[in-house]
Amino acid sequence: MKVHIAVNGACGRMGQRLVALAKEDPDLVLVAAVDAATNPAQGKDSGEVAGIGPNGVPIRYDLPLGTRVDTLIDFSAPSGTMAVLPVCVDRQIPIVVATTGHTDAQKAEIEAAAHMTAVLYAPNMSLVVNLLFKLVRLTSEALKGKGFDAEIIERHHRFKKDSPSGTAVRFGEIIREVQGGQFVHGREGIVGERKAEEIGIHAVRGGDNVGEHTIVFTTIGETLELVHKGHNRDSYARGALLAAKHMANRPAGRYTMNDVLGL
Ligand SMILES: NC(=O)C1=CN([C@@H]2O[C@H](COP(=O)(O)OP(=O)(O)OC[C@H]3O[C@@H](n4cnc5c(N)ncnc54)[C@H](OP(=O)(O)O)[C@@H]3O)[C@@H](O)[C@H]2O)C=CC1
Ligand SMILES: O=C(O)C1=N[C@H](C(=O)O)C[C@H](O)C1
Repeated sequence: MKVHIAVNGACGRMGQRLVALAKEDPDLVLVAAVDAATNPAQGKDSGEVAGIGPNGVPIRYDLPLGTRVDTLIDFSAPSGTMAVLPVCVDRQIPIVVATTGHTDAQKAEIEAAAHMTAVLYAPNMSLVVNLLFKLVRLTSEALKGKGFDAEIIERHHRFKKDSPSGTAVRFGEIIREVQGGQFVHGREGIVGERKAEEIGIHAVRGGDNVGEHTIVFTTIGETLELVHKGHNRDSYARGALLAAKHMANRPAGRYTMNDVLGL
């Protein structure tokens, strides 16, 4: 049986790729394409918006009542997640939250929703980025207490609204979970010598970069860099569609991309 998906943020860069790739997948059917009420594409065909020709699913600002939705995928904005989350809870719809940039309070609400419906919340849907999360944990463990400084550099397109990226924050959290320490976001002025416990996070913005993350472990005499470079957005979109299939019909709970990807 096909998995019925809804996309929140359907007019965005990611939403358009989800609409396009879902159409190519024989196991999926797009049943709702949601975007901000203020988006100028409201009412237009979501396939037309995505540049794949009409698919008969109009852009709307809410989830249609009476339509079966097996999983909702959210690539929108923090306000978009918070608008759709209670609807998914009320209707017991599993939700894949791929949006980044939530406040701590919003993150807590998303986590709490997992007591009431199935929630997968991940800053990066790419298979190899999720593998890299594991490699960074392994490296942090191996180098703990051996005098290495950890710094994270992320690069993204000029249109990205949140900073640093959710993925960079997750890399930092992994290092901090293993080694302890505190985040330092960029440096300016006479900041003094670097403290051993600092975990530097640096955001570069420009052009059309779809996402690069470099995790630097450096000491006196040598440096190790772990690097991921996205070439286009489809690795994120394909991961999210896999997640949607994995989440359909799941009971309430907190799910991860490791569950989806078998990592
Ligand atoms: N987890 C992952 O693997 C990835 C996560 N992301 C994250 O996904 C999010 C979207 O990225 P991207 O597609 O590049 O961004 P875009 O800005 O291109 O798209 C976001 C879309 O969401 C819409 N939107 C804004 N507010 C709402 C709302 N309240 N309800 C519904 N829709 C809303 C926007 O409409 P409007 O333009 O009218 O405001 C826009 O169409 C970002 O947080 C990004 O960091 C991105 C790539 C990978
Ligand atoms: O906004 C983006 O483009 C991306 N956002 C995500 C993040 O903030 O980590 C994931 C990916 O890097 C692309």
